[in-house]
Amino acid sequence: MLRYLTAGESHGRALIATIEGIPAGVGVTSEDISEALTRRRLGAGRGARMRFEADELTILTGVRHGKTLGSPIAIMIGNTEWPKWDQVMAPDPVDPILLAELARNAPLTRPRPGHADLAGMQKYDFSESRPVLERASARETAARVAIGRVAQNFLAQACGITVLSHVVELGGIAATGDRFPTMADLPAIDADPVRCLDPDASAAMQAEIDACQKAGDTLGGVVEVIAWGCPPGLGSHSQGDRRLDARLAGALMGIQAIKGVELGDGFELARIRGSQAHDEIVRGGNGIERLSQRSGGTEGGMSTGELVRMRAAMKPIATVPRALRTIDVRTGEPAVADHQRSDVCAVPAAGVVAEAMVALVLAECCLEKFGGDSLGETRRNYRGYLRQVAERGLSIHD
Ligand SMILES: Cc1cc2nc3c(=O)[nH]c(=O)nc-3n(C[C@H](O)[C@H](O)[C@H](O)COP(=O)(O)O)c2cc1C
Ligand SMILES: C=C(O[C@@H]1CC(C(=O)O)=C[C@@H](OP(=O)(O)O)[C@H]1O)C(=O)O
Repeated sequence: MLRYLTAGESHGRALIATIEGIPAGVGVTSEDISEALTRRRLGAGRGARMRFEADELTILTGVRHGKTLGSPIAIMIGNTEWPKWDQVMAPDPVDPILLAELARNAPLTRPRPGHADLAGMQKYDFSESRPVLERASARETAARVAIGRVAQNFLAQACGITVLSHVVELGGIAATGDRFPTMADLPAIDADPVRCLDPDASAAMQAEIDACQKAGDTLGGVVEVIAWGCPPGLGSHSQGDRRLDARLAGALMGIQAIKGVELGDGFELARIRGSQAHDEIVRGGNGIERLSQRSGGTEGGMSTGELVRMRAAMKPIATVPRALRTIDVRTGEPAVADHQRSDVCAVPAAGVVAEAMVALVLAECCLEKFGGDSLGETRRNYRGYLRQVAERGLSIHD
């Protein structure tokens, strides 16, 4: 069983992620995880904080000499800005006079529409939003990206599964393209300021981010995640919460600001006839083939052996510089929402987070299907399963 948790506040000393259930012998280094963390920080539209703050990575447990031990892995991502926040975020009581002064100078009592501020203050009985926004902040996604990279290494090494993402829409500008990107495209995607493969759309998206920044506004968009190399049979039709599509959608919706998810052609399938909607099955020279890729690589809650493809829609950043109407909770009077600084757009970063979440779900499903306490055992079981499928004449084409 794979399980994981993150802990930590946006301006706290560090984020912590733990993951348990990754077999022994998976190659993982600090360099791998740092690379993933760097990718999450990049992208046009990110705010000032991405420039002056750094992630300080420490693998605390569960990895020795570049290989997992099969024991729980704990990863710490220290925040280089912590010294500036050690009073505001101190775990132990601090001088009450200082605290009162802080609250007077920077009261966060004007909850931002679209963020967790108001609902969190209501739910947890706080008179300002600091204690809510600290955990609601998507800084937490750094911790998920760190363990997501461990999951990605496991998937690649155990079953040859690779996961990538790209931006397909931003600020209403859609990318065009007639093929699904492969891992060979990833360097070009990562080199693009908005992680988009279509150069014309990318230029228009960047211009829209600039225009939006000048206008004091924010943007959202859509990322697509693709997993290559999934064998048929991950997930199960037998219970709703075991369905691969349900688990992928839940994991993506669990990312801050994601408001919609579709598998394959998703909502478009609801608009067309059945004769046009499904991926017909034929026998090719190399095994079973599909004549189209509309389902997103799942049928009946199980992977089909085709590429697994999904999209996640991110709403615009909630901290709008040209601040939105709200109330001041101290007085109940109309006010404009709290704003200090923020990203204009974090869609490229959300793609990297989405890759991590998809990798965590697929790793969980692979471990359910193939088990194994060591990488070698998982691989043996995986290959045995592929042999079984082949013996029935049901292999998927290469
Ligand atoms: C990578 C990333 C960066 C984000 N940066 C900001 C930001 O700078 N300012 C902001 O208000 N929201 C930002 N958000 C979005 C908030 O975290 C999110 O709107 C908030 O948690 C409420 O969203 P929800 O309604 O989906 O929970 C970011 C989200 C992600 C995924
Ligand atoms: C720090 C990160 O993202 C933060 C996510 C975030 C939010 O509200 O989600 C708000 C911003 O922080 P602040 O309000 O302090 O400027 C982002 O910078 C990060 O991704 O590492």
